[in-house]
Amino acid sequence: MNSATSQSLFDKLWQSHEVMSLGGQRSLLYIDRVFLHERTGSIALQSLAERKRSIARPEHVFCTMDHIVDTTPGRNDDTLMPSGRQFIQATRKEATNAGITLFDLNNPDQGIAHVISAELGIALPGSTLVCPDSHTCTLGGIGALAWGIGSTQAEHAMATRTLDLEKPKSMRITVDGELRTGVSAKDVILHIIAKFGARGGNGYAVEFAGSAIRAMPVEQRFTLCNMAVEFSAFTGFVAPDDKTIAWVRGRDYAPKGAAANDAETYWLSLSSDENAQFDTEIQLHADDIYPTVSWGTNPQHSVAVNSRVPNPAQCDDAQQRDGMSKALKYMALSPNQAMTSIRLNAAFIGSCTNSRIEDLRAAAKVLEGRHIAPHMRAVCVPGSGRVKRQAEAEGLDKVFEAAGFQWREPGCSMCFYAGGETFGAGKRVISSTNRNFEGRQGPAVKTHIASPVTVAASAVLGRIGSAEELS
Ligand SMILES: CC(C)[C@H](C(=O)O)[C@@H](O)C(=O)O
Ligand code: SF4
Repeated sequence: MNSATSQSLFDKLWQSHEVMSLGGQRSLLYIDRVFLHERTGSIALQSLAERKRSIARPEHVFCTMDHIVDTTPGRNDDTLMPSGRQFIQATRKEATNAGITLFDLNNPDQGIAHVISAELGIALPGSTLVCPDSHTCTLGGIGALAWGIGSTQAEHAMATRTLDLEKPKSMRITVDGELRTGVSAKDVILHIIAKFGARGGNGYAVEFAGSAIRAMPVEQRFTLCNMAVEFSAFTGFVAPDDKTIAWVRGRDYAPKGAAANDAETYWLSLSSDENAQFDTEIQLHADDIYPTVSWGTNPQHSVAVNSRVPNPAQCDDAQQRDGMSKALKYMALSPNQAMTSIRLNAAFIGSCTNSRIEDLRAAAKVLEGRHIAPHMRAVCVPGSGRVKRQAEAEGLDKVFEAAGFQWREPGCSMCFYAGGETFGAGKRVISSTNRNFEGRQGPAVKTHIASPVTVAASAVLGRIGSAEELS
């Protein structure tokens, strides 16, 4: 196949959903699934109802409660956010009236939108899924074309099953080689964002490829794609392979029987052709990636755990230098300070980035037979009811609790102050989440983002540190 006829995976996903060209790079795309959550979804549902527009295929629209909900055991509709209860109850009412599937608070499958849409087989390889939430790109981990939209677009998608869209440019990031022990997808994506900048992916759909990505379990590929939006990309994805097929097979909403065979054959055909052209190509070697943690107030502000806080004076770009100085001030850190000298107050394991079963297994492995430092508080929030039950069946909850972690009900929890859950003003937190902006985890909270393994190790050490230090 020559380069004139060869296509990238992104071209294939786009073309297979193109209803019509709208001229130039714009197309009307077919949307297979819409997913909503109580924070933004209720607004879209309410607006549709007010305008007396019905949902074209309610059986393909789903909603969960994740952002605002309380995650303490024994919870009800009350939340720490003053109007949270109203949001929850409005979502329940609108979802019921609209006839869509709702994963309500007491539903055993409730959980974070981007965790449950994959684990229930609602998102599928080669399919389009949109949700009014920026981390919808997570689902690219199984080769879905999934991206975050606004509430108005969500209304459009529900009413018409289509969205009009400008085709982004394409980028391929290839990571070859074998990742070092203790390095996982979270370190890879933090490394990429630190190296190429938080705006590095702006205007692109990013395919992650290469032997290091192929070797990753599917759950790590979700983590990788989850943070494509922190790279400012339109979305991120990994071509489906045998691991993807095995992961998706048999899930509740996935095709069954003969339909599953046909679907799997099609999914395996979804990869970039050998001579496919990309607007930008980046090549990385796995050897260059170490356990990574953020020091500042943007995921770009990340360095290897075993290195030092950077010195803004050594940065050539005036704007970046300014951002770095501001970040150091907010984070109360000094240039050149060893990352491992940073004392912590709390640790959080959860969020759509790192709250799946493999994340909890990896963290529990570090915590087994150990205890968090006496001055630390630590919380683990599984991403879904299913993850929670699976973890409990494996005794992981007991490992977390014996180590001094609280074990909670599924939700976004301390990833985002939306529901009011926080470790408290000014606390310094090591967190398996994806955003470290000022105030993200509550007023004046200082967030350091890292992998679940680094979070667990740091919780034990009471300061930033890698799992290697414990062995
Ligand atoms: C509330 C929601 C719209 C938001 C998002 O879009 O990502 C949230 O999930 C976040 O992580 O900041
Ligand atoms: S877990 Fe965090 S990043 Fe993910 S959807 Fe919830 S608030 Fe957003």
